[in-house]
Amino acid sequence: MTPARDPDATDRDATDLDDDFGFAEPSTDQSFENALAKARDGDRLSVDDATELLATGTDTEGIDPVRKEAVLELADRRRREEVGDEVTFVANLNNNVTTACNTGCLFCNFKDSAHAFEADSDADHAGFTKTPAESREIVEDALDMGVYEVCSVSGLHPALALNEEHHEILRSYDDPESEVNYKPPSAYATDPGTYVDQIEAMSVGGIHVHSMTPEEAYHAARGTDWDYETVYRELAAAGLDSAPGTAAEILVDEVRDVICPGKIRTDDWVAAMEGAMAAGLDTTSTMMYGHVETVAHRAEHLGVIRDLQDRTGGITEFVPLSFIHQNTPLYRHGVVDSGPSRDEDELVVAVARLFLDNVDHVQASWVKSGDAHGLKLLNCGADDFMGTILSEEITKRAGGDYGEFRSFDDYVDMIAAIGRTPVERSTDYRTRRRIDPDDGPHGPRLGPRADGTPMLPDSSSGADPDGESASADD
Ligand SMILES: C[S@@+](CC[C@H](N)C(=O)[O-])C[C@H]1O[C@@H](n2cnc3c(N)ncnc32)[C@H](O)[C@@H]1O
Ligand SMILES: Nc1c(NC[C@H](O)[C@H](O)[C@H](O)CO)[nH]c(=O)[nH]c1=O
Ligand SMILES: N[C@@H](Cc1ccc(O)cc1)C(=O)O
Ligand code: SF4
Repeated sequence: MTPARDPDATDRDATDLDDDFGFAEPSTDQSFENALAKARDGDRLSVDDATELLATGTDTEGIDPVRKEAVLELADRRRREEVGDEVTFVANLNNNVTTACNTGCLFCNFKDSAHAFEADSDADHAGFTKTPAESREIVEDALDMGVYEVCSVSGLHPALALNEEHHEILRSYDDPESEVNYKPPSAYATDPGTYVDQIEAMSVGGIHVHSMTPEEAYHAARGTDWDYETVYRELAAAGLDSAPGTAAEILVDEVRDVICPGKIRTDDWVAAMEGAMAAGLDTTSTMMYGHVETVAHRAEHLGVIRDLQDRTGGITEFVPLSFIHQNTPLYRHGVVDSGPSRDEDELVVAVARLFLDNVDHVQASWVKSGDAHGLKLLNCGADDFMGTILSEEITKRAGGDYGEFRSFDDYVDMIAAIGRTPVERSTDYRTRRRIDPDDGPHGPRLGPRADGTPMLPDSSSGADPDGESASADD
């Protein structure tokens, strides 16, 4: 077995590292039992309730296994009442446009210093930048395989601008590099085009384009007075269909100050999400947890998402992102000694299900957790199992080792094995197709060019041609 994380990490409690950052020790006026009773009665939970459930009581050290099971059981029951026994997944691909980024987030090993991408640089790097034409070709190939969605998140390449007008504005600064993180495309070996060019290139053949995180939207507006709605409207006109709610990390500024001081703050992230929804786009929501934060920070983060959803209603799902630590600056510099334990993964999914009473879907991730633990998370409150993705760079570069592709047959076998119903979904969950496990072999049918033929990853896509190999033993 090639574990994606240190098996010894299972005993770690998220509160172990509190003192290092001056974060307050989690404690509330609420009791675990009372919070559990509220969850059982279906009452709306407070942030303090969520803190107690995530900690299995702030009055005791570590995670109490009996209390944990009580939380998971309630969440599993709530999932069944709210969304039934279906487990959804989407036929999608990831297309990261560039790994060039100078933002310097300490949890991220996806990015490469943008200087290495300059035309006159002889620095070695393992990164890439794709032209719009290359992005289109990758999406076209995936469409032919039956794919429905392209999920595209990228580094904040200094030459990326929203459109030509944005290039002009950025060029007009006295010192564009230091004032607005801008260098012209001519400085680089490969020109990524503009954000509008990339979205137009990927918006082909009726595919659903899921792209432009709040951080990318900030980059697409830097140095201008454009608001987020204006930026997202321009992108929607170019073919953008929905926006990923990554860049959320932990939506508490004292945590962002430690792990991503170069990123937008919580208020700005919320403003970007509101801008996307005002422009008519659906969004997803995420939380990347298990690094320096406490359970109280996780609870506060869930509060930010629930408030946002109360105001907008445009969040289709919550995607917990379990921190993958091995190759990251946070781990290499000794700031953390692991990612979250499996107990913590289970509690995050369960408390998300119980607390986020206005978000229908909670995702389990085989990329982050592997197949076996991903299936376990589907019994802790989750009802979605991601997508076929074909290639994965973010988790892989951070040290994750659970592969980059799952076929429809893999999905059907896994979901049927836990007694649930496999369902192919659209990105927005509005279109679904129940799959009969006995009627294989299985392939996508919702994609614009899908005819039910089983998907095989193209070896040139960078995907593991034998997606099972990475997970066969987990
Ligand atoms: C790599 S960024 C790419 C998009 C864009 N640069 C941004 O930050 O929004 C996308 C997301 O990947 C997630 N991510 C990055 N490194 C990770 C890691 N080591 N473990 C888990 N998730 C990670 C973070 O939540 C991050 O917001
Ligand atoms: N959880 C991860 C995802 N999830 C994205 C989904 O596959 C899909 O794009 C979304 O549900 C919208 O339909 N993607 C990754 O690349 N890595 C993950 O860990
Ligand atoms: N989960 C995000 C997309 C995403 C998540 C994690 C990643 O590492 C990359 C992309 C979404 O569905 O909106
Ligand atoms: S998370 Fe995004 S913004 Fe931060 S360093 Fe990685 S690619 Fe850049």
